[in-house]
Amino acid sequence: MRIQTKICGVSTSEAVTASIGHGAAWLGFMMFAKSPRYVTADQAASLSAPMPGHVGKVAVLVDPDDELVGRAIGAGMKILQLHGHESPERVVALRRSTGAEIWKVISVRTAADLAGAAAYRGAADRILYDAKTPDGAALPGGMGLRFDWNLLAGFDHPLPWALSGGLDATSVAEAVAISGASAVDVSSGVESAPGVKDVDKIAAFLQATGRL
Ligand SMILES: O=C(O)c1ccccc1NCC(=O)[C@H](O)[C@H](O)COP(=O)(O)O
Repeated sequence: MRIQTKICGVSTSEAVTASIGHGAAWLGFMMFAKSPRYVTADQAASLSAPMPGHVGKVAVLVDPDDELVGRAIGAGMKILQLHGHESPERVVALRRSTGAEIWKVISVRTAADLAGAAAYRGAADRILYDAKTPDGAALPGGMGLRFDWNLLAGFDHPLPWALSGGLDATSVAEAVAISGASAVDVSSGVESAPGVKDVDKIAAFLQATGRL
């Protein structure tokens, strides 16, 4: 079974085209203004317009207010990836009000962090495990940091899930083998500089997941 792959933080049509051409399952559009990958709702709409229906359009949001959620949905996003401190109740409300699929990010540094996932059973559609960034970091994700993939081995997952955090074309096979992931997400690992996607790295990453 091919590992499903999300290329996150795409902001150019070249990155969109390369990701789709090499088999990405989802593309993430970063709608958090402090991110080097930030795109406006209008940019997300025009970048994602040519995407075929089988490739999921994901808005990446951090504690969004209803107005921003509305702009993401208006831009055609079908999945909301919530990367902040959104409670299970907020997730339920957003799922109900938008009809979108919801991915809740669980930031992981230690085994204790995984316990937070269970609260989203019945609320979210998928958990995205990502590396917890350092206290005081500018961003809650997209920093190329890893966590210990062994933490996920044998874990009783409450929902479908994906692995994220510090992956690249050379590490993803080991990450999948250790964690048991069937879906992965990458951002920095397919960039030449923060926010600058590299089409050759996108191709290499998707070829690597395609071999698994
Ligand atoms: O990528 C960002 O700039 C970002 C900013 C704020 C919240 C989330 C962000 N990224 C979310 C993602 O899904 C990334 O792909 C994920 O954190 C993994 O990033 P990386 O370790 O760089 O591959």
